[in-house]
Amino acid sequence: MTSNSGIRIPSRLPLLLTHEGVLLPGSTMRISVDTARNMQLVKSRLLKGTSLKSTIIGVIPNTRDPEHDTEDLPTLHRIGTAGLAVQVVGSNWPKPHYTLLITGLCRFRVAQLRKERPFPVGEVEQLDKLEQYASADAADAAGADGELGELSQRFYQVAVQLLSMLDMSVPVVAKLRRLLDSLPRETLPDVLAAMIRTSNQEKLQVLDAVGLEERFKKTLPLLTRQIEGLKLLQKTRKPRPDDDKKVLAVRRGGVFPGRQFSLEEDGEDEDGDDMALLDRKVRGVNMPEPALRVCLKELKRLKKMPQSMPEYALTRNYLELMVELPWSKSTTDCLDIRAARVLLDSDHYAMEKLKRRVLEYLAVRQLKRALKGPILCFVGPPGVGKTSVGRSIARTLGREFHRIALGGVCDQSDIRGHRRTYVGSMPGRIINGLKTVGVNNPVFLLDEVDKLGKSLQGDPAAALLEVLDPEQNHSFTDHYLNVAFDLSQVLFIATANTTATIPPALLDRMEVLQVPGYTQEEKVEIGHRHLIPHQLEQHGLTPQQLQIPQDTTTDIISRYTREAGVRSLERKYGAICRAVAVKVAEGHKAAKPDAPLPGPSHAAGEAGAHEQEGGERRLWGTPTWPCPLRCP
Ligand SMILES: Nc1ncnc2c1ncn2[C@@H]1O[C@H](COP(=O)(O)OP(=O)(O)OP(=O)(O)O)[C@@H](O)[C@H]1O
Repeated sequence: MTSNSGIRIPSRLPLLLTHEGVLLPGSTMRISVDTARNMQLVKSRLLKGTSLKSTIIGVIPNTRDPEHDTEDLPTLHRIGTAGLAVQVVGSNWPKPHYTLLITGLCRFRVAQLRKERPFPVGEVEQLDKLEQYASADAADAAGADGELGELSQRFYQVAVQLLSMLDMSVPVVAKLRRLLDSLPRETLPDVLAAMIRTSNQEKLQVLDAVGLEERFKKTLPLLTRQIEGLKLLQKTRKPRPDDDKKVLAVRRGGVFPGRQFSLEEDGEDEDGDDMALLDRKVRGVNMPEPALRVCLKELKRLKKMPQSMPEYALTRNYLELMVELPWSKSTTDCLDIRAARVLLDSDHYAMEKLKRRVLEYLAVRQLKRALKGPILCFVGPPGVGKTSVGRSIARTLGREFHRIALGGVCDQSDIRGHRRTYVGSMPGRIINGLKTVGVNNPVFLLDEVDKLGKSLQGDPAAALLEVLDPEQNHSFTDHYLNVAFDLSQVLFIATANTTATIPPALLDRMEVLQVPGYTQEEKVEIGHRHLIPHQLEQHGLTPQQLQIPQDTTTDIISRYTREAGVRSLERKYGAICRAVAVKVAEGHKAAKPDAPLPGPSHAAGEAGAHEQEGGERRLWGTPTWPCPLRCP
């Protein structure tokens, strides 16, 4: 299809050889120019020229491997596209180069190379007609009878199908959709081949297809391939048919028939509609009306917010916390006083007064379930079992146990949380604890209330007043949540070493139970009933592998520990177990551990009876050891 009518391109064209792709007539391409040859062409032709003619250049795909391209002119591809340089932008960074915006006009064939330096100029033969598409000549193609007519009609239909599948929000797609009917059909193969996903090799084949029939035939399979690819993509993204119904049902406040939504459904949301999932969770956790209202309001804001906004993450975290809190989840109390007595006795030796009071408390709770207070506070020296009694109470009641260490806390937001306007805000320890245990009626052990501090950030003891007051704590408001959470079901137990440093207002809200230190006999009993079996188990030993006689314990207590509680005694047992574990692991039949017993002896008068080595006393193999320990 040669041309001898319509607008003609100059018969001599400067030739721009490019590696960057194939410019097809009817499409626009950005070409970066940095080789000496091409730079010279831009400078002396495009930048210096003043006529329209001077802005037309020939663009020829450079088929030589870019890695091995040299200054010598490569063998020119026989066909190129005459293009109009619409824009030229120069830059010196990172190296001097120009960026050209070129619109393809028509095909040409290089008839003869006129000069090679500083840039090639060729005598060209125009192959496509220009600007006469709407004329009778072009209409011939569209309306042509026979094979070409059919081919062009089929091509048009496939193009319509393809454009209907593409995203209309992309400007070029929308424009092409508008112009499709008015564009001459012979231009469609070039325009569409430039637009769809094709390799440079395929584009080169389209460029080389000078005959219209051949061009239709070359481009049609490319279009069909693109349509198939799009179909496949749509199929893999296809939502499940009942999904929309589900989301709608929930958004309207209803529940999808036949099933309740639970938090465990996370994994099922294959389509990533996590907003709908969050919505479901918010409605499904049965939170009180005011909290639900706040959550729905936040959810509404979240849906309108772009994900890139910093507030998006904050709001999302807030909502995630709200749905995780145990608003209505609780465990059932098992209130059997006899069982409780047995359990307390089996867990702890002695402590009669304390155990009696705990049993009284549990008995009243059995008779009156909604018991408000009192808050028990165990006060005593370290290691007398205050914390472990708290744990036993939780076990007897069948409740979750959570310990909140208050030692050194001097910021009231530790208890009450930070307001959400604060950067890095988070809820306080009470709300965090509830989230951890996942029920609203756990046993909270407020450990070391006597060691609360005070600072410029407020008085944490003051924040605890609201938490511990049974008259107020049904509407405890954490600053982060900003809605009330009912703490009245939580059983608070506090521990302290002394009442002297507990703020009076706080002390006034608690019932103090003194836990005195143990006598030597009690310690021996505790040691043998509880501590030794526990340590043996911790170190993987059996009672047959290590037996510690009572006299030995008495000796350890009087010579190696000086304490009201039994923590040091437990540590000494631990040291013995470790030393025996080494011997057992070495396969000794009857061995005595070599490890020295850490810590000084308090019975200075009897110190001579013990070996002294490196300033440490040996427990094992001493002549005066009252009753040698037995190990295999
Ligand atoms: N009467 C007891 N019967 C059995 N074990 C006990 C008894 N008293 C203390 N223990 C044991 O002593 C260890 C220390 O107890 P715990 O941590 O409860 O002490 P505490 O009074 O809370 O100390 P602190 O004030 O330092 O926190 C635990 O392993 C505990 O089981």
